[in-house]
Amino acid sequence: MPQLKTITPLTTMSTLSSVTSNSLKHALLQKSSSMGLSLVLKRACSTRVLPALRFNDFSSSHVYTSALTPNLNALRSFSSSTCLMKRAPRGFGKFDGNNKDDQNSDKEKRENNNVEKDTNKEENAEPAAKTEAELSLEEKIKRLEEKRKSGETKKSSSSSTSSTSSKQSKPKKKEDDFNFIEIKLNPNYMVLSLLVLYLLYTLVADLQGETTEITWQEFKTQLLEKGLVEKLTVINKSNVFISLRSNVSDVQGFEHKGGFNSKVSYYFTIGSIDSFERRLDEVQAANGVPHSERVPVKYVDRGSTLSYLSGFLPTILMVGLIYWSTKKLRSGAGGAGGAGGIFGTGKSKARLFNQETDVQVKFKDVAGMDEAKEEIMEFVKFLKNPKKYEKLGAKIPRGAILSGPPGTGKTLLAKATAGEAGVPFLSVSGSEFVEMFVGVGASRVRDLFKTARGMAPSIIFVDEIDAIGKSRSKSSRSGGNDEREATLNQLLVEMDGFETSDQVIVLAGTNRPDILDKALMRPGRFDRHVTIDLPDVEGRKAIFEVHLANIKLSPDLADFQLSGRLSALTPGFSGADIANCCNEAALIAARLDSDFVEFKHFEKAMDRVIAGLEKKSKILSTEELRTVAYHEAGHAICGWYLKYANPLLKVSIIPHGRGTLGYAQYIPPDIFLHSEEQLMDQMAMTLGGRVSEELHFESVTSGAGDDFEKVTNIARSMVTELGMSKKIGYLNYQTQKGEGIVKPFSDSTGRTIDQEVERIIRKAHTRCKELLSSKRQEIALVAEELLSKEVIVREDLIRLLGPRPFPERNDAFDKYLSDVKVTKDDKDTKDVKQDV
Ligand SMILES: Nc1ncnc2c1ncn2[C@@H]1O[C@H](COP(=O)(O)OP(=O)(O)OP(=O)(O)O)[C@@H](O)[C@H]1O
Repeated sequence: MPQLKTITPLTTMSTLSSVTSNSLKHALLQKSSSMGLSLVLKRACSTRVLPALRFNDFSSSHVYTSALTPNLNALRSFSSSTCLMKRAPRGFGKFDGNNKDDQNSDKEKRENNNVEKDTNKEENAEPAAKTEAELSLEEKIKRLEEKRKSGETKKSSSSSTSSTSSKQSKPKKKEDDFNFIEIKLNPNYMVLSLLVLYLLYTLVADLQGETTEITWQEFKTQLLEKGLVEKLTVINKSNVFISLRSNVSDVQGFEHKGGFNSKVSYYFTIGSIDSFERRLDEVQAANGVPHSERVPVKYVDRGSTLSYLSGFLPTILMVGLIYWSTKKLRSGAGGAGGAGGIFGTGKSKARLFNQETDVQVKFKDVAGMDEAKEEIMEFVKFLKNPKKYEKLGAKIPRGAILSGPPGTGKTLLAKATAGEAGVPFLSVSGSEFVEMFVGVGASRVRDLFKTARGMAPSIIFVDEIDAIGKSRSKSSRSGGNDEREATLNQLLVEMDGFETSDQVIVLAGTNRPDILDKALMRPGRFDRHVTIDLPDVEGRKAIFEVHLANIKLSPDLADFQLSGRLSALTPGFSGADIANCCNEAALIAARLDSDFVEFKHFEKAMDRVIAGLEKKSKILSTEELRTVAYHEAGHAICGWYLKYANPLLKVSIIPHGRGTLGYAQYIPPDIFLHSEEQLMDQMAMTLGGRVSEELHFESVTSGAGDDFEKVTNIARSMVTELGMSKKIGYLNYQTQKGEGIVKPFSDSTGRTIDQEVERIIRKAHTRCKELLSSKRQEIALVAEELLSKEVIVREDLIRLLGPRPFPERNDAFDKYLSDVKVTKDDKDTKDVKQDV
């Protein structure tokens, strides 16, 4: 809609800012309605900042103002009305004065009315020059402006208000201010305006053409029988338009109400063509009109121009859209170095972290992983002092892949690298390169590197790089993905392409380094491969220390070795789990209106991180609770009395989220080599739950499904990978990861593998059954304790069963948990001396 462009804020017109927006809105809305511009003005008024108005771009309005010519007076009255309100001495929308000046308002109105009168006088004074309609818009506006000026001159001479005199003292500035009418001739707008006007015209003509309906009787008696009809046009088989003879104006006697008018076209409606033709023939025959002279009838099918055009509208829109998107795509994704693309898809979605504001992370915030930090430190040194390396001819590695399980701090390490080096950090996820449009991924890679080079020295961090960096050969086997490959190729090119002097370092994080393309990993691209494992107990302690620093701890925990104790209690936790655990503890403390975070809050938080939210609504029946208790007691007893099994840390039979009816936490030893005996013990312990059920109940339950999966996996690995089956021997029948289900062995070998797996599991089962049969009493003790307390910890087992008959293999466990105060819940606090 071209009108929308006619009012735009003009910041240079500071004078208008003195007008309160409400009064302005009011004035605009009132007056604009008379101009048919309410939409425009509402829009202008709705903008919060409305420092000024200007009617510009009359190129587009040039055409339609001619249609609005009768409204010029309204335009003028709009202007003068706003003047009345705000004492605007000149021009449309230009206001001056102060609306606080209410006392003077009547006076002002009078003055302005005088101005109006003067204006009208002057208008009348020069009729000879040109009529109002003949004036061009510019001339009208100019004239109006002159009138306003003369009005102001009069007003200022008669008025002694200071504001007026101050205006007079700065005539030059005001002259400059009058710049809010601009006339630009934009051919596009002109064509568009013409088109719109034409459409409007045809619509109006269609709808409002001056036609009058008459009856058949009137037609017959007053026109047809008098021979006044030249021809008839039947439109759309329903309306008959009458064309009268040219000399018809001389004929008197047409008595249609409203009288005869040669400018009006008359028509009547018919029921059907057949009856119309018949009756027409009958009348003419009755009047003796020979066949050759009878009134000709023409048949026309006509829809309105608008409905005719609307049929084409979807096609036009479609073609337009295709044309536009093709143009955009060509200028964007496909273009060299192109960014943008359709809807800006070719632009990299990387988030920029500014070193001064956002990247506040330093190496000290990254706990543990000292080796990884050391590897990465070299990049920082290079970015800080590149000359030192270049001088000796050394080329700095282009990038490093940080691999490891989720939440181990890969992103954090990359951020800390940027924080230490004090350079911009561009972070993007591998999946953000992937889009439904072809070529967009590659375009985004180009854009990312272009941006990074623009702000070099800088660091790019691509998280989850496996989304684009997956090995090409492997993916092509499963159908391939050209778009992803194109993105990867572009990444390879960009990494190869930039010079060491570019000082752009690429770090990438992944959980699956094994599936990455070899080309990515070769020297010259990601030269360094930094593996970040789950933290060990000391690593966890260090991470806890980082996160505990922000938490308001209870003073009782001062010499509690809190971080060490928590680290011993959280085997298998990643850095993210630890951060989450500390945060959860603080949240729990806040929920319980505690002033400090205490150890019991951490215990609850650990439960929550491990097993999910406690489900108070999930109530098990007594029988189910007994089954769960004896199941868990079976595991616990095995863990206690089997030398290589993991001793129990905590077991709970409170249902938690994630579908668990209870959970048990065991302490894994810090060992890196597993003997056959250890694996057999672990399997026996895993089967302990089911065996206990077998021994204590008539029927077994579905609760051991997860245990069987673990046992099967261990046994299968022993047979197919670890050479622990004499029948299979020293062969590796492991199914390749990421290859789908491909069995690298014959059917008969497969049968032998199955037999061996079964044999090993049976052996573990027998071992477990023998043990638990001899420990029925202990199982009952533990199970009943569990039933009464719902949660038991290691110290309870020591109390019930005595110390474990084997030395602990987990040093940290001895170090942090051997002599400490244990709290299990709010009421139950006791000192437990562990004697290992
Ligand atoms: N070593 C650590 N020291 C301190 N905090 C850590 C450490 N490792 C992880 N964290 C915490 O865990 C959060 C998540 O870590 P981060 O996002 O770096 O993990 P990630 O390895 O990149 O995970 P993903 O592979 O899922 O992307 C960090 O914001 C931080 O609070």
